[in-house]
Amino acid sequence: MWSLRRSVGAPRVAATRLFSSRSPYRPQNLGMLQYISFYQYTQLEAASLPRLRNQLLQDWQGLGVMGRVYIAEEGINAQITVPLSTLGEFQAYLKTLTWLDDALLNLGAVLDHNDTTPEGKCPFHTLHVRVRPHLAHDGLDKALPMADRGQELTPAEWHDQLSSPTPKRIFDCRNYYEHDVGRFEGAERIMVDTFKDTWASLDTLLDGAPKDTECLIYCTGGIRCEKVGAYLKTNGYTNVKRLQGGIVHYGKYVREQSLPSKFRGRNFVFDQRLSNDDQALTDDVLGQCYQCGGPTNTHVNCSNTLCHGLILQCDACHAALDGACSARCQDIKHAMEAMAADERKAFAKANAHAFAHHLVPNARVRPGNPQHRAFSTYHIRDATMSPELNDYVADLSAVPTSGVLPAWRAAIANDFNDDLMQKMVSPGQAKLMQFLVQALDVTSVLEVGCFTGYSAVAMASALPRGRVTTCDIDAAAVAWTRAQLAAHGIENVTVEERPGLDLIAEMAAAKACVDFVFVDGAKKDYVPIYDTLMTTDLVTPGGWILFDNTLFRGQVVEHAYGRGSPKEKTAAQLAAFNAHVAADARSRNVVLPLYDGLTLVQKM
Ligand SMILES: C[S@@+](CC[C@H](N)C(=O)[O-])C[C@H]1O[C@@H](n2cnc3c(N)ncnc32)[C@H](O)[C@@H]1O
Repeated sequence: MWSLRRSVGAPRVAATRLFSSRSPYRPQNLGMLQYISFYQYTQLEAASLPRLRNQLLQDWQGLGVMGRVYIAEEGINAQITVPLSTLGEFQAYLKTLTWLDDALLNLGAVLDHNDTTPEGKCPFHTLHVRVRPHLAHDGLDKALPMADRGQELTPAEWHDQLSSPTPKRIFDCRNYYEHDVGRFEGAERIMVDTFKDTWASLDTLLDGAPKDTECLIYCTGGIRCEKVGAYLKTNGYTNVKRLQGGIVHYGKYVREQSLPSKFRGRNFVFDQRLSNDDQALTDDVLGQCYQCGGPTNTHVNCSNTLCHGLILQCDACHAALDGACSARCQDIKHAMEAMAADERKAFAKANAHAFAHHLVPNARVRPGNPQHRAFSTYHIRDATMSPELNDYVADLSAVPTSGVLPAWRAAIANDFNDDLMQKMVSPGQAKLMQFLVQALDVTSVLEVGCFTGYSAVAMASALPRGRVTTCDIDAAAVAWTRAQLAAHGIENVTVEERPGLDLIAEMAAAKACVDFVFVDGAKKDYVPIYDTLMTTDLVTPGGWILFDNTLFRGQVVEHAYGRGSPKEKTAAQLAAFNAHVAADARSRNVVLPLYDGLTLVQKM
């Protein structure tokens, strides 16, 4: 619950004092400005957010505040500038917001509103207060319990902790483009496009680590690592420590104390200053130019306005490409500049789709460039699709089937926990597979990796005259599936308890024949399974094989170019598998960026 209570004597803010409320809010000549950032996780009432938004907008405009403020049911996050002339009033105003008690005000640089130089200019021109579903969009199905977020360390404690010789893991909870230009020594990057990708990445990095591993976590201002702290604590890690106020706070501390910074390079900030010199904690240039690989810490947005992708670019490449991220974007930029306004508008409309995947600040994946940053711009994991969107995809895909699948899924949901449910293909992917087996006129399916039979039953229910043979090495899953098949009266699915490779060899030896194989078992077996299917007659020429998880959360790209973490064994295996199939003349294949990546192979 929040309340916008003003105590007696608190400032009454005249909304028109520093600007005219009739004109658009774009104040001029505010003099010297204090850069401030703060956030707080707190419980705000959803229904009251629009009123709170209007109130803050009006009152803060009255004080000459500019910047970006997000409010959500989970709290507030603000990056703003406040004129020094009204700073006292602004701070008094914050004290009247009873729900903001714990907020830590990060006072940043003092800026001159009249300064127009790239180094000194004000990052904001107006004030936006926006109601958002989340402060930091975590993409998780359930809200994280925020009561225990790990131990908060002051910058001084953090500095000491980093100096101590005790073994520790340091996690940079920011995106790759932030990590590229500055980081604490020894910090591990959580390789993500967006915050939502953090969880899978963390799970991989901590796979097998003892639960009492000392985990030191940090981000720019502290907001993201509060959620990461809550996630780690929820997952049983007992020794979680996070940097209070983030790099911003730490930078201020080491400057004030004249200490050597343990954060090297620049702190990337999400405003017009990007990672310019204001944010440098040390002189280290850690970034590499996206084009030539030379050292640079300069982030730029591609000058092709349709692209706008974020890259690191050195001055020479910036001049050579006119600030574009590629020769193609440079051509488009020039072509658009030569167009009349109407023509340019029509061109932009017609071509915007070609850049629709430039959803986030990014550097393009460029396989020819050894310095490329590899990452996934597509949110291909089911986990990143909301349950509603997943249901929508399934509901809006119409394939005639026996209709048993929802009851089958309900039975699984009844007997297995949410984590285990994640092992199954999603309802949307099940629909795709049903569509495929019908469209490809399949009569006989082999599946490797049955688990609870969801994908097997999905295909079988779409093939009334077809048959599905599936297998698993997990005796309990096989027993459960067999019992359910009997209970549901499903007769066209057979479950074998044995490794997929053994079953394939046996079926081939018995001169059996299938026209569709779905492979969803252990990823280390993908290459031998593929090779066995190519060398035996179990699948005849023209037959189909569908491999699941072949993009593995996008991690395969890093491994394809030798830059992946050795801890990501599965991604490395899948990258090797993808390369193996692509180079093999015995089949043709297409890699589909759907769900966790699907590779459809046709035997030649
Ligand atoms: C991702 S789950 C399969 C999910 C299932 N296809 C679905 O969508 O409902 C992977 C399954 O493969 C099984 N598995 C692992 N190695 C295997 C192997 N060598 N042969 C057969 N199954 C295997 C695991 O026991 C696990 O149950």
